[in-house]
Order: sequence, then C-alpha cells, then structure tokens
Amino acid sequence: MKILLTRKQTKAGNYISEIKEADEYTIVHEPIASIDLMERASRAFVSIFIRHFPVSYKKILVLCGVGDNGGDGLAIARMLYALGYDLEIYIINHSTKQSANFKKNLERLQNKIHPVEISEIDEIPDFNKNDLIIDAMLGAGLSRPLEGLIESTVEKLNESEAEIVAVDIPTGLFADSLNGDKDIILKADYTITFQTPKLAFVLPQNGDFVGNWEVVSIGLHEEFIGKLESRYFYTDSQIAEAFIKPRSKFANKGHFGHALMMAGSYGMIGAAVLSTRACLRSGVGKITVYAPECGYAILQTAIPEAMCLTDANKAFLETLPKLDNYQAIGIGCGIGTAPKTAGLIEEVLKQVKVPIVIDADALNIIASDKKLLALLPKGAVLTPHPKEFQRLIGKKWENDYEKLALLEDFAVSHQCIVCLKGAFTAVALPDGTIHFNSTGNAGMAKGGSGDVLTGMILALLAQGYKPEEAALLGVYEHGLAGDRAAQLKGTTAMIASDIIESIRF
Ligand SMILES: NC(=O)C1=CN([C@@H]2O[C@H](COP(=O)(O)OP(=O)(O)OC[C@H]3O[C@@H](n4cnc5c(N)ncnc54)[C@H](OP(=O)(O)O)[C@@H]3O)[C@@H](O)[C@H]2O)[C@@H](O)CC1
Ligand SMILES: Nc1ncnc2c1ncn2[C@@H]1O[C@H](COP(=O)(O)OP(=O)(O)O)[C@@H](O)[C@H]1O
Ligand SMILES: [K+]
Repeated sequence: MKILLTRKQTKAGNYISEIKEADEYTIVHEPIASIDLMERASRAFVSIFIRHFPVSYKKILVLCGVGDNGGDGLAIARMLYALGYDLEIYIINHSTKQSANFKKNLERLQNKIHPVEISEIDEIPDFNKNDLIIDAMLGAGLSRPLEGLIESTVEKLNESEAEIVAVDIPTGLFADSLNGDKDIILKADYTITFQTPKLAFVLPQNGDFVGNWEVVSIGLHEEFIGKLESRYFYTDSQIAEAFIKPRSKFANKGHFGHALMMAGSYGMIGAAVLSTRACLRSGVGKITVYAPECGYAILQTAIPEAMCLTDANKAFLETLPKLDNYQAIGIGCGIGTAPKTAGLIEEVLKQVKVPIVIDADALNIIASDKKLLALLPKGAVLTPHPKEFQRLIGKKWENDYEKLALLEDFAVSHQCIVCLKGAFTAVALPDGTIHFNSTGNAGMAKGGSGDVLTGMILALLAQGYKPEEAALLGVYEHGLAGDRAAQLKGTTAMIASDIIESIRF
C-alpha cells in the first residue's frame, strides 16, 4: 500500500498534499459530494471503533476542532449517539473559520445533542481516567505547531489518565514532517486513520503519540492513488503474498537452490544454528553451513537437514571456502570481528557472483574499513539494526526523518537493498523507495531474531527470488512468524526458535 503525504515537495519547489489531491479527485470523478465523503469516512471510523469499545464501556467525550477533522468528530458523535453510546461533544473554538463540512455536520445534530463550546482556557473541562476521549480536534490540516486553546487542551489531556482514540491523526502531530522538540502533541492510545498509513506512524520517535493504529479504507480513488509517484510504501499481506512462487507438483530439491551460510564463532554457534534452521524452514533446496571447527558437532546434531563444512580455525572463520556451487550466500550471523575474519569478508566481497545477504558482524567489519564498503556488490541485501547502520554510514542521525534520508541515500549510492530492522522495518531499495513492514511485534526484540531473518532471506535468494523480493517478502514473513509465535507463547516468553517454528509458507 502507498503511504500518501500531506506535504510533498514538487519539482517546481511547491508543496502539495497527496491526500488532499486524492480526496479532491475522488469527489470529482466518483463523483461524490465532499460532505458524503466525510460521512463515509466517519462511518468507516465508527465501524472500527465499535469493535474495540462496546456501548457501555465508558462515557465518551468527543473533542472537535472547527475544520474537517472536527466535522468528522461531529458526524462520528451523531452515529455513536444513534447506536446508544453515552457521549458529550466539546467544540474547541481555535479559529473563527469553521469549514463548510463542519457547519453542515453541526446542523445535522438537529438539537439531539448540544455541543459545549470552549473558547477560553479556563473553560476546558477536567478529564479523568474513566473518560474515553475521541480526538477530532486537528488532523491532516495541521499547518503549524499547536498554540493557545488547543495546545492547552492537549496538555491537559496528556496529563490526565483518560483513554484517547484519535481520528485520522493525533492532534498536533505532523503526518509526514518533523515536529519541533518543544511541540505539544496529543498522546493517543489508539489512532484510526483514513485510507493510508501516515509516514509519522512508522517512525519510532512518534510511537508515544500514535499508540496502536489501524487504517480504514474510505474508498478514495484507487486508480488515481495508483498513479501517484510515491517514495514510501507499506508492505501489507496483499503486496507480500503476491511475491510467493508456488512450488510445482513435480519439483525436486534442485529447483530450490543450494545456499551457503557462513556463520558462527566460538560462543556464537547458536547464531549459525538459528539462521540455518530458518533458511531450511523457508523453502531452500539444500544448505551448507560453513562454521569454525568448534561448531561441527553442534550443527550436525542440531540440524540434521543441513550439510556442514568447517574452517580449519577452531574458533572463528578465517579461510574462504569455494563459492562455486551455491546459488546464494549468507554471511555474518555470530561471526565476530577477528582481523582474520575481516580478511575473509574482503575475499567474499571480491569473489561473490551470486546474490548475497550480509548481516551483523559482517556489517560491522565492512563499516570499519571504507575500502570494503566500496566492494559491496550491487543488489546485495544488508540487514543492519539501527546501531549497525550508524556504523555503516559513520554518523548518528538527529531524528527519524534524517535517518530515512540517510537510508535512502545509502541504498541509492551503493545500489543495494538495506533492511533497517526494528518495529516497521524499513526496506530501502536501489531506486530510492522505502518500504515499511506491517508485521512483527515487540516479542521479537530479543537476541537471535535477526539471525532468523538472515536465514529466511538467504533461502529466498537461493530459490531465485530477486533480491528486492527476497528482502520484502523475507521481512514480511519473518514478522508474521513472530506474530504467530506471540499468539502461541506471548510476547514476553517467545524466543527466536519459536519464530522459526512459526514460519509457514
Ligand atoms: N481525504 C481524506 O483523508 C479525508 C479527510 N477527512 C478529514 O479531514 C481532515 C483534514 O481536514 P482539514 O484539511 O480541514 O484540516 P484539519 O485537520 O481539520 O485542520 C484544519 C484547521 O486547523 C487549523 N489549524 C491548523 N494548524 C493549527 C494549529 N497549530 N493550531 C490551531 N489551529 C490550527 C486551521 O486553521 P487556520 O490554519 O486556517 O488558522 C483549520 O481551521 C482529515 O484529517 C480527516 O479527519 C475526511 O472527512 C474526508 C476524507
Ligand atoms: N518492537 C519490535 N517490533 C517488531 N519487530 C521487532 C521489534 N524489535 C525487534 N524486532 C525485529 O526483531 C529482529 C531483531 O534483529 P536484531 O536486532 O538483529 O537481533 P539479533 O542480532 O539479536 O538477532 C529484527 O528483524 C527486528 O525487525
Ligand atoms: K485528530
């Protein structure tokens, strides 16, 4: 799914809102009146809301601004009232310019509910933990940091223990550009957003404001959205599953490639076990794991399905094996950073002729020597976590928007694929697009989860998936397996081996 922007710079240097454009195009070409589109959006919000919050749950306070986000709030309040919800409406008079749709929805209340108008700071009500707040103050139209009445309302909400559900975007959060350090932004527990995820929602720095979020379709014109030139995407099930190649009835193991996994060192043979097992669970025909000698008995016992080749060195990898017989290579999990291992990495980068996935200490070794960076093969898949990526680029970022710019820059200038891991792992492609992953959970924030990902991507590369596809699909399926593992074990208890056991293609 595309991530539409509220603030996109055109080639001429002006700013446009893709969301507004899609909105206006839909109004003209469906055609549908603007007020009816708002009605549809509000109904879509309500359909999700009632699944989470039953009628008798809590007293609801609907806080409305006077733009279209406020118009949504009024329509949502009318719909919930008709369903029997106990609610009050507050209108925060932050501006004298009420939008046309806001006015129309005010009329549609027909004196059934009487909104309370808030025009002064001392009129802001007290909020407490038994209140459920629907935040319809400001959404995509935020044009500057909060100030005055609306800022005070948000401050008071943030200090309260009230539960908060935001309509479209939490008030005060810019949808796709940087907020200032001192900006006051509403801390929502839940956000139901229209049509497309917002870029701000997938960035760690905004996690406290957006809470859990969900996208609801409001039927904006798909053909128009399809034509928009986007830089940011969200890998959902539809996109990921389209990559999966079915296995032919008459297939034999030769059709699915022979992978080489170079992994492990003394004390870190577990990383080799995890990555190799994950590779096997992801459809590879054959795998050979290349490990230092200390790993031999462990690997042969733990993974009878894998072949094992050992380096003469007992404790770490030192000598390059023959690379000729493999369709793809994985390198890095648990290999350590011994100087002799660094020599091996250099040789791999010079000699490799097949797709490669590079992880962990292999990335740290590359980061420590700029001449290795220059040897990165085009189309290589790199899987750094944020610290490893910082080492690769040799600098820290000030904020997540700068991080995205650096990520894009790295993938374009090295013509490689970078999977920057974390919640909503960002996969940057050589064409400069960034694809955020939709699966995964905090139970995966544990040692070994990354090794599983490397094994999965290696399996896909060996089977002939293009590096872009292997990265996007591997990251998606890894997160999905993590979600299944969390269902079985819970996020606290689950471990990397559970992710492997939950891989299901
Ligand atoms: N296509 C879609 O997705 C659809 C979107 N829909 C809905 O429309 C919403 C967008 O509505 P919108 O454009 O009217 O903007 P909105 O968020 O109400 O804010 C505008 C108001 O805020 C004001 N204002 C701005 N900054 C401020 C500040 N710092 N402090 C104080 N005031 C500030 C600004 O005032 P001004 O700048 O003129 O002074 C103006 O009055 C969107 O989020 C969704 O809910 C659906 O109904 C239908 C389909
Ligand atoms: N909060 C989270 N939500 C979703 N996925 C996560 C979260 N934290 C970590 N992960 C995933 O778990 C994996 C952790 O990888 P990594 O940091 O390399 O761990 P390790 O090196 O210990 O194996 C990554 O794929 C990452 O995307
Ligand atoms: K809002």
